[in-house]
Amino acid sequence: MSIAETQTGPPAWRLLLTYVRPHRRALFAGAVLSLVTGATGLLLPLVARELIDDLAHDRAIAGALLAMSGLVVANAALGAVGSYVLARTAESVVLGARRSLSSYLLRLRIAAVDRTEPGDLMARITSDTTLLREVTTDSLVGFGTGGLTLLATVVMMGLVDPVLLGVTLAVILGAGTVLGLIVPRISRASRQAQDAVGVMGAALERTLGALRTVKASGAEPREERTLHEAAEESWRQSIRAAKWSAAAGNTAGLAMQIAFITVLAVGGARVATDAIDIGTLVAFLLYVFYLMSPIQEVVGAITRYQTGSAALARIQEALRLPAEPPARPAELPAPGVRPAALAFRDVRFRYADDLPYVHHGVTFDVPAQGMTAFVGPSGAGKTTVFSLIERFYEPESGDITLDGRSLVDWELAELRAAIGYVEQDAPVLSGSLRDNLLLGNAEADEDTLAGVLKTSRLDGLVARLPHGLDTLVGHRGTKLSGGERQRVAIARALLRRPRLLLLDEATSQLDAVNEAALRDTVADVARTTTVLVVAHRLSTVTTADRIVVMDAGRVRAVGTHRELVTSDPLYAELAATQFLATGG
Ligand SMILES: Nc1ncnc2c1ncn2[C@@H]1O[C@H](COP(=O)(O)OP(=O)(O)OP(=O)(O)O)[C@@H](O)[C@H]1O
Repeated sequence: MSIAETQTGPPAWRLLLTYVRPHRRALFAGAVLSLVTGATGLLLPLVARELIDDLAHDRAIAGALLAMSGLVVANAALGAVGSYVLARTAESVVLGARRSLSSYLLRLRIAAVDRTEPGDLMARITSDTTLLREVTTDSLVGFGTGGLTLLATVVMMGLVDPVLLGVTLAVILGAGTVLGLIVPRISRASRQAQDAVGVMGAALERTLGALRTVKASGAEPREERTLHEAAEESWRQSIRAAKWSAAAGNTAGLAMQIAFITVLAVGGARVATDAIDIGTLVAFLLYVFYLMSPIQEVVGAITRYQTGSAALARIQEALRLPAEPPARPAELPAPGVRPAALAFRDVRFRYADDLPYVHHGVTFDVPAQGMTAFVGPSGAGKTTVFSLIERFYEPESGDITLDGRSLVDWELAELRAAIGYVEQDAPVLSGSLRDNLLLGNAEADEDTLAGVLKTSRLDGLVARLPHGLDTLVGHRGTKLSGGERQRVAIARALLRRPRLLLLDEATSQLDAVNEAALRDTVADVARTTTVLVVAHRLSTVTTADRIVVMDAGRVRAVGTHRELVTSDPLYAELAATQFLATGG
């Protein structure tokens, strides 16, 4: 299932209001300022009429000139303040959307992340939220203030001459009908343009995430093509949206020109028949002129709203992905706290309804303390055991207990605080070595840190590095060797003082010295905590207190290395081939 296929939600304008509600006061202030700016503009024609009247009757025009100058200055000053307040509010709306979206994405269930492209999610946080800026000020406020100014101008026109108003409205109605046909096309094209930006984000993430492999495979031209195709699709759709937006803007402009000419013709005839005087016609024409700006504003608001609502829909789709409930961070276990006991009872699990079962009734017990190794052929479901313990996924049936308490009865944060997890590919995040080590326990003091660096054999590396712990490790830790990354991941997990340590052993080799050191470290840790290892080395299984042999989603034997070598043919074969092959 792609993210775009999730069910539809409330209409865009309702969503927009939820983002705007926290800033309603500032938005209201900005709207009032815009209105007052509009009102100062509206008074100008009336003063102009006075001025013409004064001239016609040989009266002094200084007063009218002064009033006009005052209105022009007030118009400019209020307009500037109003624009600033609105732009600031729009930025605050974007900030709010980015904060809520990024918080939500951090809580996404792993199963939901499996189904989405991180690059697309990134585009939703960066590019789509940016589009909210326009929709807030230009669209919402533009629609409100433009609409009100439009209404006020129409009322004033009605007061000046209802006949000419009728002529103007007839022209505007015709333009409105044309606009009604154009607007949905802008909406569709905008949505497709933003989707293409998402596709491009996903393609970029895929390429940059494996740039070494792409280069080594000579796949640059193909990756380039994919990126260019996505960029071109976004361009094509944006051009389509721009074409329809331009058509909408020009329709409004054209309508105003037609109105101007028609009013001039009809008004001229009315002046000729003495139905109105020349001052009234000039005032009315000035109003037609003033109508231009709010009409452009409303049409612009409607067209931009189409782009904004497309972005809002994409943001909302991300916010509908399944997520874990919000939780406060839990305390890490106190030093010396007792190790955890774990049990799987007839656990059945598959990654999705349309995928085969990975666990077909897995049952085993792990008592508190000591080391338990999981072995089995590739794809047997060993790593999945760890994913279920961390509750990255929920089993379909059966029960998993920690300290006799079902995992579902644990607060998620409390459960994870009890566990240290070292993934097979030992991810290291960009930033400093210290940032990476303290990721799971930001409060660890320098002594504890030094102790863990020693046990994980990182002290030598830190001493060698020019900036020690503050050395930057590069994107995904590319400045570290594979073995160093593994040791960083182990040190990070140990700093959490876990009651249960999950160690997915890397299949790649460490050098003999470091491997022996790490084995001693893990054996040491197993004396005070419960350690589960997905084992790929003979040296690991021979030191384990018990070994769980898994095959095709089932536990087929449990015992020590000595027992299993004689009692379980699969284990004997693995011990003789796979483990030895990986350097045990
Ligand atoms: N996120 C996922 N979505 C769908 N299927 C998955 C996912 N992760 C693993 N699988 C599938 O589940 C099965 C078990 O995977 P698992 O990683 O638990 O095996 P493993 O025993 O740890 O293998 P290895 O020793 O090769 O690491 C595999 O067939 C794998 O393709």
